[in-house]
Amino acid sequence: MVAPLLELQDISLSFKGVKAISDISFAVKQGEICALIGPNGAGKSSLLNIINGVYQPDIGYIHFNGASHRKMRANLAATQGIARTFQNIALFKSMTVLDNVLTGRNLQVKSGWLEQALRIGRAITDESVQRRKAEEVIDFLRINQWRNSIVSTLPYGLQKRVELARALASEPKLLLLDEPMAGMNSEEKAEMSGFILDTQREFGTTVVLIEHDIGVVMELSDHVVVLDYGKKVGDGTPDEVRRNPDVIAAYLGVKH
Ligand SMILES: Nc1ncnc2c1ncn2[C@@H]1O[C@H](COP(=O)(O)OP(=O)(O)OP(=O)(O)O)[C@@H](O)[C@H]1O
Repeated sequence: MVAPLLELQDISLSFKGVKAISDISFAVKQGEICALIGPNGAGKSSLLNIINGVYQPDIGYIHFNGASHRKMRANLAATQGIARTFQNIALFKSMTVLDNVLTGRNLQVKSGWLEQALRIGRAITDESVQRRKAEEVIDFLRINQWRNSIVSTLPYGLQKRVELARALASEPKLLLLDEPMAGMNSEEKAEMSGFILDTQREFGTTVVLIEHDIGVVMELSDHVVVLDYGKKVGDGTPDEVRRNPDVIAAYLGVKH
């Protein structure tokens, strides 16, 4: 039995008295790919924001990697190994691919600002270690040929891959992906799915992702959690969820 890496317990969240998430509990096992699905406004992004400490739930607990948190904080989530990509790509668009990926290594930097400014002490080894790690991720996601390109000049699908690279550069235990395949054609979606699976296999990374394309979700995920109006209406393997009448009623019949 694989222990959960992440467990949400009785999580509720409201915005100005309006409930966005109601009493949600589920567990994500170490090393699995878990998809959060549900209609627009179901609470999926809010839940990711709770996991990585951008939003604090009104009630409930977040258990992560053996520690329990009444509220997660964004900096704590990052130092504990939770990385995130966004629905609207959040890269430094005027910087190169390599420099963007290097920002994913910031938390691993050991030297202080003075050492870095003067390029002395730990700063010298630090820089080469961070650069090597960034280059490894760039190789892994096969974006080598664009490593010196300015991000804004790249097509959308590639920018999505660079954002994944930056998240992976932090060597996360848990990777949160908010619609990693949004706006992609089927070929690009298959490629991105392949990279997510490779990440799971190669590094054992646990993944929680939001995706609207049910075909992709069913192929890619080990576990699917279904939300509707802030409530959990399904939780199981892709096959279990596919057969769940509540899920069919809430989601699978709804066209996005
Ligand atoms: N910062 C906020 N302030 C006020 N209301 C918010 C905020 N963030 C989310 N909401 C509301 O909470 C509910 C859930 O939104 P959320 O973005 O989490 O849904 P979602 O399932 O991710 O939707 P989508 O698939 O469209 O991205 C919605 O009613 C939304 O309007």
